[in-house]
Amino acid sequence: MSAQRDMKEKNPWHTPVTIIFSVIGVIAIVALVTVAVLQNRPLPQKYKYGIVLDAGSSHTALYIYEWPAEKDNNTGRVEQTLSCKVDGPGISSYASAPWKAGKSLTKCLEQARQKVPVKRHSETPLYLGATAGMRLLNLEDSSASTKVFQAVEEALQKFPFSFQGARILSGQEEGAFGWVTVNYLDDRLEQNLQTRGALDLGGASTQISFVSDNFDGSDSPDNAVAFRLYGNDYNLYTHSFLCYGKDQALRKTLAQQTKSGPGTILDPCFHPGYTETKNYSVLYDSPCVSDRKPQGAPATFNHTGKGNFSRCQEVVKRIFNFTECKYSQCSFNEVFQPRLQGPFGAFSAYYFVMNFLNLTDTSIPLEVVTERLSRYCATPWNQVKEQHPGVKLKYLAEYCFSGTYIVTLLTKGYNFTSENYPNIKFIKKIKGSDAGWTLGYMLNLTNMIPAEAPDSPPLPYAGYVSIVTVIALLLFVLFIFSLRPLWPRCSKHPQII
Ligand SMILES: Nc1nc2c(ncn2[C@@H]2O[C@H](COP(=O)(O)OP(=O)(O)OP(=O)(O)O)[C@@H](O)[C@H]2O)c(=O)[nH]1
Repeated sequence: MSAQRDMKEKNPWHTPVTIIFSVIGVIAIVALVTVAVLQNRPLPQKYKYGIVLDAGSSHTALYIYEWPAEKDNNTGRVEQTLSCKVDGPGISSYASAPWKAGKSLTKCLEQARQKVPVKRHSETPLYLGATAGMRLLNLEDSSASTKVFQAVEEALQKFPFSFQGARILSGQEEGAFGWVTVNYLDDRLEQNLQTRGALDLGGASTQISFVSDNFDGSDSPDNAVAFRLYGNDYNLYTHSFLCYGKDQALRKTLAQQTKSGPGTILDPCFHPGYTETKNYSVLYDSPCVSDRKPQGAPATFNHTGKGNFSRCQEVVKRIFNFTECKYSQCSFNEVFQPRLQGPFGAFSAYYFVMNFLNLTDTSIPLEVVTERLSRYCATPWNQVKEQHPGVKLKYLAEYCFSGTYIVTLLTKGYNFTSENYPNIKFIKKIKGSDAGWTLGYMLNLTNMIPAEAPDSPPLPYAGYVSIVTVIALLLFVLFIFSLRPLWPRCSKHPQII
């Protein structure tokens, strides 16, 4: 009994001072790590918002973007959080009743009002950009276009957002902002990776935009857009072909076949068995074709499908002018185009059509694409309808034409070949955001892409916490070792001094 007491007294590990020091040391280290972790923990995320309305020729769509409130100019952080398709046609179709254009937008704006937190409403910018439909209306009847804009602005100002105006985008802007969107979402800009060209097929216009080593803008300044983004310079080639969107191209193709105003057109671009009575006045009601309206034609014509891909391609080719080019090289209609370079993203109608036709895989050789299209076009209309009961008839009737148009535009128009066709990727969304000009437009107007690369913090949060933890543990181990002289000696039998 007395030996045991003696052992306790002589064993320094059991001295109250040592025990107190050890406990304080452990508490101090745990407290240090806890404070470091808590202090540097990311705060619950607060978001900012931006709203863009894409007033296209065929329809209007509203997009809401969000990004962390404290990190306005960090890349890859702006994301689409809602998209809303406006019911009805594009705003340019309301020329005869402009107020309806404004009214058509309210349902989607109500959705936006619900989505954006109330306290952010007044600071959320709201933009409306109109594309080729309004470009055409403006050419045709500028006062009607002004009235449509007035009605639209009136409707938008009734919402609690910070309305920044409604305007027509130039074709160049539409192409360039589409390119910015694709490359921003792909993180290619901040990381200075090879950029992806952008191919956008709308209803009334189509855009091609890409960076090419042999283009510095000197050949054709109208096609050049210079950007400095994250410290890198880009000389972008971009061109927008008005009237070469898929709906206007269809009108042009039909116009080719109705030059003499026949009562019936046997159209190779529609399925055999397809037959509809159409109005000449409706077909020619567009500046893209109005100058070709046949004189003395009957009021209507019978549009009858023949379903022949190669004959369809022949008719489609006739809407392009491939013969004249005053530059070293052209795409079509005397428009300069540098050598194609790098990967491409093809979106909007390129995606809708190729996805329907099961042709988004560009490793499928072009000859096979052609064979499949030939078979599809030759399929009787009744069979096509039976096979796709849920598809809107207007879209369904046009996929043979649209597929043929896309292949012709890419290969004959832009000069894609079997070698570089696989460089095209048909895309709808990238990381949850739709590919299109709207995101690039908002990033530009809100100055969210800096010209120079932003400074990044020396350590990410996880790295910081790990380092603090490791150093604390190391200190603790050193502290324990520093008490070594006081450690009890290890032996099987307690040593009694
Ligand atoms: N098959 C199919 N086609 C669609 C769909 N949505 C739009 N389209 C068609 O695809 C074409 C392009 O649509 P958008 O990209 O919205 O073009 P837009 O903005 O109206 O036209 P632009 O003003 O020329 O830019 C139009 O002919 C539309 O009718 C869809 O969900 N499926």
